[in-house]
Amino acid sequence: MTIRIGVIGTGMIGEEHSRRITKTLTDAEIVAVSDVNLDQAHAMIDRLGLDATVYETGQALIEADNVDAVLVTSWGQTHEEYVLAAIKAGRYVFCEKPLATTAEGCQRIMDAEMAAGRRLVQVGFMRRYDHGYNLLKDTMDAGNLGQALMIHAAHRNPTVPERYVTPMAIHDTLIHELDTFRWLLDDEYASAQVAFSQKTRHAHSEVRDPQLVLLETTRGTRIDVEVFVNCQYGYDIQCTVVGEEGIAHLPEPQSLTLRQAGKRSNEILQDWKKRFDDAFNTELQGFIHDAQAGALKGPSSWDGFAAAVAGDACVKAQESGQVEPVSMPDRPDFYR
Ligand SMILES: NC(=O)c1ccc[n+]([C@@H]2O[C@H](COP(=O)([O-])OP(=O)(O)OC[C@H]3O[C@@H](n4cnc5c(N)ncnc54)[C@H](O)[C@@H]3O)[C@@H](O)[C@H]2O)c1
Ligand SMILES: O[C@H]1[C@H](O)[C@@H](O)[C@H](O)[C@@H](O)[C@H]1O
Repeated sequence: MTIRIGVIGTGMIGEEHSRRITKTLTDAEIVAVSDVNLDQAHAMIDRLGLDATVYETGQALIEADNVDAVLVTSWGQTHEEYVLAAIKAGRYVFCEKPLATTAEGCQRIMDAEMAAGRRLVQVGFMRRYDHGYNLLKDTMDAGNLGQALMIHAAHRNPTVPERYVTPMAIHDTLIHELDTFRWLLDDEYASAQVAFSQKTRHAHSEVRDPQLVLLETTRGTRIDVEVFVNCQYGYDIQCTVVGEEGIAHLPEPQSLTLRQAGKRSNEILQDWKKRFDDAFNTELQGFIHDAQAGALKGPSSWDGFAAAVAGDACVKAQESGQVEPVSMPDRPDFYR
């Protein structure tokens, strides 16, 4: 059975995912789209040549009879209401990160999903499907590095839009690392601290940038992440795991080495699209096949919640300048 998908939010990633579902992946089609900016929804349909209905509201799209699954790719603060509505309507839902911008919001989603009695939600934590991160995970799981003592990481974007404000450095950007490191380490966070450097002149007035996030896990692994969202030069994701028996670096994206005019150079990517293209394909194809089979297996609402609990502590730490505890409740049996 082809999974009929409705897309809420036809901006950058809404269009990227719609394109990959239409042109690259199998077993799904886009039948419905919606965006607060209706012109944008129509423009996307035209660009991709889709045979899909444009709905004036996300709610109407979710309730449409011919929609089996919903893709939520609108702005982060709007995700919760759409995911809750999709659960209520019994639709599978793939929600881009963050699941909700606070742990409280994620808790409401888990409560609704548990009440529905089956897993309906997958969160777009695509780094779990990235080849390089899987190489890191495999070597750590095989015990090749011994105990993981520290992780040094950096998350750099060339620029961010005007609507990007300081807490988004956590729930829009760092949220990737918050999920990735608990997955890599199979551990949860115990505390978080944030320190700001001198502000870059390239950041607009509502965002303090760059910043350093220091996390500690329950087993005592220390993690530092530089979040720098106006670095200008490119989209650059770095990760080094320091273990008792060795050190492993996340591979750089493959690129041509050019020797020319007295210089040796490699291109640096400018955004997330190419950097994680393969990972996006694998995660979404998995979602489609799992929805067909009636059993979702990808990152769950619990994973969205766990990242948000740590995210809340980081946002608090941005304001307080103190070390903030992260306290994770027990995982409900439903999510084991
Ligand atoms: N996994 C990743 O690496 C990745 C990459 C990019 C974006 N994202 C996530 O995807 C989401 C969208 O990001 P984007 O970069 O495409 O942003 P964008 O601004 O390009 O697109 C968002 C779209 O949502 C629409 N929108 C806003 N509020 C809405 C509402 N209430 N109802 C319906 N539509 C609404 C906007 O009009 C816009 O067209 C964000 O949550 C972002 O964090 C994830
Ligand atoms: O929505 C985007 C996306 O998730 C990117 O992967 C991240 O680097 C950006 O900081 C974020 O704004």
